[in-house]
Amino acid sequence: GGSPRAHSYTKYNTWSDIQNWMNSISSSNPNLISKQVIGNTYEGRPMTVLKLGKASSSAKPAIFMDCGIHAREWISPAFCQWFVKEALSTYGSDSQMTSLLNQMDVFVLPVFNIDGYAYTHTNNRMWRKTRSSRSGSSCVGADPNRNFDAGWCTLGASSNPCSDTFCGYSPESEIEVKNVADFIRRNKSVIKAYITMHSYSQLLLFPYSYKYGLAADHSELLKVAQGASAALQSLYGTRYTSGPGATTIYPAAGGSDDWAYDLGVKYSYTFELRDTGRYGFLLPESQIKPTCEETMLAFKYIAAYVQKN
Ligand SMILES: O=C(O)[C@H](Cc1ccccc1)CC(O)(O)C[N+](=O)[O-]
Ligand SMILES: [Zn+2]
Repeated sequence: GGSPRAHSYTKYNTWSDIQNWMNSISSSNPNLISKQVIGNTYEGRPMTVLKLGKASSSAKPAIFMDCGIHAREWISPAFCQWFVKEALSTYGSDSQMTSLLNQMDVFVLPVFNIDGYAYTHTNNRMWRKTRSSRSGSSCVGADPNRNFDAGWCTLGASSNPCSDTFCGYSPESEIEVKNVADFIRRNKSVIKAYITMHSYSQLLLFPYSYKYGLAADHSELLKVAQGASAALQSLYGTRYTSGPGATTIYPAAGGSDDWAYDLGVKYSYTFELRDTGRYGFLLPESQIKPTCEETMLAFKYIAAYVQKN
């Protein structure tokens, strides 16, 4: 772990290695990358956002991407690490990445649910939630993707603290969710797109999940999602389905994408990365590289569209 050169982008890294990598890569190129801690997790780990983009004295329009909101979805943080490496290594040579980082900033939160991610490495590979606990409850954690203030706990979520889709005791009761929501609210005037990486199912979802009604921007969001899915499929033939969350996977309230969209971030997407169930959350490390390469094409498609609109 540690120095960007020694860091493996084709293995599932521990939180400790990711933290060391973030510290070294964010000081490797001060013109293109910086880091900021947006708050601590329940167990006190620093939630670290990497800001990529040509340093500018004035605020630039931005994209916000988070990975690892669900602890067991290991391919997600792997993609955020891959993205940062690709952005820094192709800036100056890849014309689209160069244009993107010159004109926009990309905020990357490589691990949203750090406590849960660490717990999947030490105790329970299939853990999903945060690791918060409250006196009087025998069960730990809430589902951070049910804890956002978007139709909170109305459907597709549970008010049972022992459920894997426990919505929490109130919207943003999970400190990790509050830290991210506060950051996005602070920067909402510049954030044009919100992208959150999950696995698995090979889906490109957009609002709404908390209701069956179509979003005001449904046709545009669908058009961009279909273009991004086609770009992704062009590399290895991996097939994605695009659509609103409620009808494409299942109805579920409290999701981060619905919350960002209702805040005014129009281009709000949830990726469900590989695969479709053969390995599920346990995607082999041999698939990290192809998954990240194809997903880069989808991200760049969306980013290019956002840049132009
Ligand atoms: O249940 C979830 O939070 C996501 C689906 C989703 C995505 C966006 C908003 C609400 C729900 C599915 C997943 O990534 O957790 C994968 N899974 O449950 O297997
Ligand atoms: Zn998930």
